[in-house]
Amino acid sequence: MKHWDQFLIPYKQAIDELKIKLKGMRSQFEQEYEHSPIEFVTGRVKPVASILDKAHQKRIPLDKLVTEMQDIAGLRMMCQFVDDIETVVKLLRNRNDFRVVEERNYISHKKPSGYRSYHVVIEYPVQTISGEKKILAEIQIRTLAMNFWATIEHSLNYKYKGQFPEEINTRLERAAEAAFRLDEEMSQIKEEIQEAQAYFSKNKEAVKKIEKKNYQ
Ligand SMILES: Nc1nc2c(ncn2[C@@H]2O[C@H](COP(=O)(O)OP(=O)(O)OP(=O)(O)O)[C@@H](O)[C@H]2O)c(=O)[nH]1
Ligand SMILES: Nc1ncnc2c1ncn2[C@@H]1O[C@H](COP(=O)(O)OP(=O)(O)OP(=O)(O)O)[C@@H](O)[C@H]1O
Repeated sequence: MKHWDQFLIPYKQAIDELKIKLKGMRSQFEQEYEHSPIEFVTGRVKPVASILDKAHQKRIPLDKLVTEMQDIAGLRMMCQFVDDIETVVKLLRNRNDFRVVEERNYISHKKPSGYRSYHVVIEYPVQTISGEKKILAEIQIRTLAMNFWATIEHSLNYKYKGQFPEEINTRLERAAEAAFRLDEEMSQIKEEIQEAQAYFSKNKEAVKKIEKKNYQ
């Protein structure tokens, strides 16, 4: 087995386990309440080329990756509303299957790029055949609007390598402002949206029951 495959085994396992756990939080909310603060969850192990690039840029020696690179295992939790983010962060702090080691609030302090998101770095114990290995994982918690903006900006960044032409830069700034206003507008009508969603999901259940009955 190649060195990198072996190094990444606990990170892959952590992502698989954490995706199940965080998606489980969403299912539990859906069962017990009408609204879940978690819309969807994604996760990835950082590509090796990206690990090497970042190690080079940040001057992290390769034998210090485990303690100094926080996002080799990365997860994202998407929320509908800005105040769902705090609910999710509190739930993460209260869990006892991992330990929160750092929090970065890029919502109250957005980045100069316009990036908004809440980052929680956790220390997660992975059980391996050679014993327990503690790894770091970064959980990004953001609204759908924040995620839309960050995804687009990330692709453009990839294309232009951070050197955006003036027009793209201006448009990205305007888009960041529009995403911020969208979040604000949606928060203002949160109750109406949730009532409509609860009505929709109840009706969906009723339709499912009728369909099931007709099918039997
Ligand atoms: N699209 C986008 N994503 C960002 C931006 N800033 C941070 N991120 C995301 O957040 C991750 C970690 O960011 P930070 O909390 O700033 O971590 P850091 O170690 O201080 O800085 P990085 O070198 O960017 O990892 C990045 O790997 C990206 O996934 C941004 O300006 N645009
Ligand atoms: N915490 C995360 N959860 C889920 N997906 C992520 C997370 N962080 C990054 N990704 C996604 O993983 C892919 C590869 O990301 P990569 O690590 O190369 O970029 P990055 O996040 O910009 O990292 P860097 O800090 O090195 O610039 C991208 O599509 C990115 O959006």
